[in-house]
Amino acid sequence: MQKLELLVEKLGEENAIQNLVSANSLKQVWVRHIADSAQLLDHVPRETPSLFDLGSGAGFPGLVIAAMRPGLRVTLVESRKRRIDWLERMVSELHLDTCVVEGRRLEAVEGQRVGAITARAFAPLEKLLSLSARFSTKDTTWALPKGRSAAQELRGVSRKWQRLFHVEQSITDPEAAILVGRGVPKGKGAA
Ligand SMILES: C[S@@+](CC[C@H](N)C(=O)[O-])C[C@H]1O[C@@H](n2cnc3c(N)ncnc32)[C@H](O)[C@@H]1O
Repeated sequence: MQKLELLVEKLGEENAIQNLVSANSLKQVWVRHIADSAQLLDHVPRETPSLFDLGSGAGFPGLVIAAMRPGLRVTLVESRKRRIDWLERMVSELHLDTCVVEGRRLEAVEGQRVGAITARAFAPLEKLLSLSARFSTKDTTWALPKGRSAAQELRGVSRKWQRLFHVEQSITDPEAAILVGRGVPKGKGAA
């Protein structure tokens, strides 16, 4: 909780310098950003060794996940310089010892097997899956908050991907949902 409180305090300060989150959402920061991120952990098995958060931006959900599950190796993938600097500062100030920042485009990140993948407001589902399939194996868990468009986006991808996912209700927004999945279609990714 101390780490999350510090994150909230620092986010308020940094948002006056760079536009990390909307000013409106900052008024309800605990629900809109902290709890919204934390709820993803309900879908990530305890024994998961590593997690990639794609397009971490202000650090959601990645920083919250790293603060709440010490021991999980969390990689925050972010391409924008000022956001990379912010994320690196937070990793250091919150003492997130098993969290690292990959400060580059996801397309340039070296292929590797990842236990779980999260991404909030990163890319449309089809693009997200095609960019990140190479990090997944049959054991990879996906937890993708997708707002109101979740079910519709899932219907828009090929059946081989649809089969891996189901829709979970968000606990922070009655109109939002999370796409939760496991695995990777045969012939794709590292598996
Ligand atoms: C809309 S923001 C969402 C940030 C955060 N996940 C959140 O929900 O608050 C999307 C972020 O993804 C980053 N991004 C977009 N495309 C990327 C790519 N190909 N590789 C790495 N980061 C990317 C952007 O720089 C931006 O910070």
